[in-house]
Amino acid sequence: MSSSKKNLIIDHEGPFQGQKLDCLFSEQEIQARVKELADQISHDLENAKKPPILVGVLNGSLFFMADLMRAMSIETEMDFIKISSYHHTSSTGTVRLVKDISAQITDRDVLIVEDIVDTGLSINFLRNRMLSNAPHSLRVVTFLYKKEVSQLKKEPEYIGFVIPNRFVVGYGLDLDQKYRTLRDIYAFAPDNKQE
Ligand SMILES: O=P(O)(O)OC[C@H]1O[C@H](OP(=O)(O)OP(=O)(O)O)[C@H](O)[C@@H]1O
Ligand SMILES: Nc1nc2[nH]cnc2c(=O)[nH]1
Repeated sequence: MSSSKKNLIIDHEGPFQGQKLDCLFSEQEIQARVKELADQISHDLENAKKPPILVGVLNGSLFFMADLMRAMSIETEMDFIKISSYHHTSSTGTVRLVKDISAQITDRDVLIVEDIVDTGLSINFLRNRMLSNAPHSLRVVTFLYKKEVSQLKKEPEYIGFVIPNRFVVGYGLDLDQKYRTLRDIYAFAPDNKQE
């Protein structure tokens, strides 16, 4: 564990107040892994006929998307889709489309950019939705992957880190819209999910 790793204590009022979270990944570790992913994806997509379209999944992927795109060595275009399925720390089991992409993705190389795959419901939904528009290729990159709990129909092509089944915040990930701007990633104690 690097010396820059700290704990985080939840300070806002509510059911989680006072809880101590562990730092899972420091800013340095995050940025190093983003660069590795960017190099690998740039290499895999370097022969694309047109610039690949990166589709960021709002809100959580905002910082990962920005860091990844800027670290890539090939030209890319960006678009965003917004879905929602979480209440506090639990999936409702239903993915709701809040804002669709505006790009035409037919015959284009598309990369869905996610901050986290947990149950996998969001990515299952997004893959189906994108494939219905016949892209030339469709890939998924997720920065975090709760492999042991996900019910993905198809594994993400690119994974930042496989993590245990603990609720995490920071680097875009929120708890009731808070903590997204933290530069490190923090995890609740195991089995600490609450409705
Ligand atoms: O694999 P799943 O269980 O579907 O979870 C993953 C999704 O959950 C989060 O989104 P959320 O609905 O919390 O919205 P947000 O990105 O705006 O925080 C995250 O950004 C993923 O899109
Ligand atoms: N903030 C946050 N959002 C999620 N969405 C799905 N899993 C998670 C998680 O562990 N943390």
